[in-house]
Amino acid sequence: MGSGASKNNSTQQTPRTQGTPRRPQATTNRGGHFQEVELQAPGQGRTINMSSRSQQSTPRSTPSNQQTRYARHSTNPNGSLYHGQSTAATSRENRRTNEEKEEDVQFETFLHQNGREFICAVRAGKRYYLDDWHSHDWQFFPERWYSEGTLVPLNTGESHGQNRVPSARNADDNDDRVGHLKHPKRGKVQTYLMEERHYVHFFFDKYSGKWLRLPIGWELHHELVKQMVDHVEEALPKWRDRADILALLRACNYNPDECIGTYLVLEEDDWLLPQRTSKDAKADEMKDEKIQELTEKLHKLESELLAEKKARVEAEQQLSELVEKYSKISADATSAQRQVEAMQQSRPKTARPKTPQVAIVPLVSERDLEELNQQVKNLHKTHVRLKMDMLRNIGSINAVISDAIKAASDLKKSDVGSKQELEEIRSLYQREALQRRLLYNQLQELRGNIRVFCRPRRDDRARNCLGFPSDQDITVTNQDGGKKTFSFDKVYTSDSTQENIFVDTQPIITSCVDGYNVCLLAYGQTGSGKTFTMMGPDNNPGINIRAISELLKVCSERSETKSFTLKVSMVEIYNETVQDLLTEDTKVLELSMVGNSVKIPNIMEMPVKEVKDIKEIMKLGDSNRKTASTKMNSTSSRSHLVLMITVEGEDKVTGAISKGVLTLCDLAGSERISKTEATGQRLVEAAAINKSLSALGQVFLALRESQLHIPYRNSKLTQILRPCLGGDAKACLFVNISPDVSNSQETCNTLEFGSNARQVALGQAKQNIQKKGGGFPPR
Ligand SMILES: Nc1ncnc2c1ncn2[C@@H]1O[C@H](COP(=O)(O)OP(=O)(O)OP(=O)(O)O)[C@@H](O)[C@H]1O
Repeated sequence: MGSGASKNNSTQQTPRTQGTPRRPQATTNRGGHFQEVELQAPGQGRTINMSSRSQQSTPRSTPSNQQTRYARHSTNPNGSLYHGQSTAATSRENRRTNEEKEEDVQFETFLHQNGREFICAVRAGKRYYLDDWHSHDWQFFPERWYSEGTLVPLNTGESHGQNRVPSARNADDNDDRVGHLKHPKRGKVQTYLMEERHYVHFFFDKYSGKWLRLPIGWELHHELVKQMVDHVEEALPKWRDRADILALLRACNYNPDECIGTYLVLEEDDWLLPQRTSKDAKADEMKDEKIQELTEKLHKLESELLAEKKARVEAEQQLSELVEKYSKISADATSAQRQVEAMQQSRPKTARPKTPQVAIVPLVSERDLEELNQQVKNLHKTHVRLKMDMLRNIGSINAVISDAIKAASDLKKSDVGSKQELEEIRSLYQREALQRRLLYNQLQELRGNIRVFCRPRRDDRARNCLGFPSDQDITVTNQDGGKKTFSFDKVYTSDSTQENIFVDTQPIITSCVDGYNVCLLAYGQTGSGKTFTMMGPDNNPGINIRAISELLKVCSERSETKSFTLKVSMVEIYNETVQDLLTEDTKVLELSMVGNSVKIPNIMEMPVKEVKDIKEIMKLGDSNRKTASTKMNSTSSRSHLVLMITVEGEDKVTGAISKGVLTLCDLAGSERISKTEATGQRLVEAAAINKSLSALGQVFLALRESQLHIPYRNSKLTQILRPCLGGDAKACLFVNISPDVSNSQETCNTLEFGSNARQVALGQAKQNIQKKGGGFPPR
């Protein structure tokens, strides 16, 4: 360990890792005779070559001899070995041949009491020491040093006879060094108490003048040991107990690599963890016992509680049975008491039988006995009579009750009768209302009024400002509380379905098959539900799809007498230009006015034969449609969409041809420009929309006032709609409104527009039927 100490336990030597503190080394050739021994002083790296000294009669040895001999040395009380103290060894030494002795070299460490160490070598009975600190030469060992220190042989600890470890199989049972460990994971582990020679770290205690073993606590402060422990700790960061590391290092003869190797083999082993003291174990044991005791107590209490609960339920049941019995008995007792009382009251007052004067007449006379008998008989008769009376009375009460029941059922019947009457009156009223509506419709038809339907949008989050006093009236309450009422041909509530809406317009729409021109417009502010009403979502279609499907249905129903063709065109009026939505490049269309009619040359007309065709056409048109977002509705359409369905029917008998056009128009939002805060392109769009919608309003005004000039030409929209508003068509207007109070002003404007339109009388609609060979006026 100290300067010049050598390591010769080479059987357990592990390869050195970089950074491992250098340990004293002796390299030997184990194959045969001694050739060379290098001794290296730690930290100095100096090597003394003994072979070079052999010519100067310096010791030579074979390592095997060296090892064998030192294994036989006895230990002193400190655990160190004394050289030359064993007489047996000495005698054996003497038996060796001189030649052998000449060749034998024994190495030792001399620990001087002044704290210094020297390497010693014994050859041919002479001891030398290496004054490594000064001359680097082998010197004769001074005689006085025998009393000034200790000689410690450099022991290999290898292959000593005593240390030959038996194999796990042939371990000798009589050998008390053989033992076992019961490991929790590895099971039975065989052990062997091997005797090995190890370095033992001493310090010189100047007070006692002795070399004493270094305690672990001291040793951890030793520079070289500290480095070794640091090294192990660095390699095994999980292992933090330095004293523990040093303990294993000691066991591994201060070989950090072996120490690391041993630890890695047993890593994760619970036994490597710091052992608990017996005190801890006892405390844990007591804790476990306490837990066990408490758990048992808890179980006992739980079962007691359960039994108590059961007993309580049973007791409660018994109690309720007793209460029931008691109430029954007391009811019986009360009724018996009443009966007795009643009997007593109705009993004729007969003289109480006199108590026989027993004291005077000791024996009952025969007369008295007879009287008593008579009285008993009378009592019995009275009892029977009372009983009969009671039975008779019960009968009459029953009769009264059945009378009452009968009267009640009579009353019920009469109630049913009045209900029936009520039903009849109600159905009469409904019939009457229907008739009135039909007459009203006929009148409207005759007058050619534009029929106006009002549909509020469904909005669950809105602060509602609408009221529905009847199905023809609607009230709007503005933010200041002011209320306005408007009347229309039909006012729907927000809950109305697409189906409800379509049902009311269905007869007008289907009149198209008879050659009428029909027009349906949806007017209202952005986001009020115009597109929802006209087009609707795929899963809940609006008027457009339903109308075309219905036309297809009616046409097929009449196919026996007439052959029909249906054609659809779709245009968009955007910024006062008419664009064909059914052509790929959304071709711009020019309108030409021919007299009172309008012609749209080159417009695409697509034939429709089945419902699936409609959907495809709608899809194509929709994808071509320009939509842009505004502040109010991000998907708001900023153009008018006009769908024209032409139904031509040829009578199979007469050859007469009817032609009706159904125009379905989803107008652009009618809100004021200021409200949308539109700028740039959006402002231009809004201006164009405003222009066309006010042109429509002007047309309605002119028609309502029967002016001579109707300003159709003021916008593309009114030009296209001219055939529908010009006199021979049927027109319906949907005014779509928002229920939210924040839109009440826009809602009033829309309803105002609808009210004005409602007063327009277009005159009686005319059928467009041409006899065979005739022609239709241009549309
Ligand atoms: N009756 C209704 N029930 C349920 N949802 C509705 C109803 N009416 C409208 N909506 C919904 O309100 C939103 C706006 O409706 P829609 O697009 O039809 O308004 P619009 O008046 O056509 O707007 P724009 O003028 O911008 O085209 C849509 O999401 C639509 O589905």
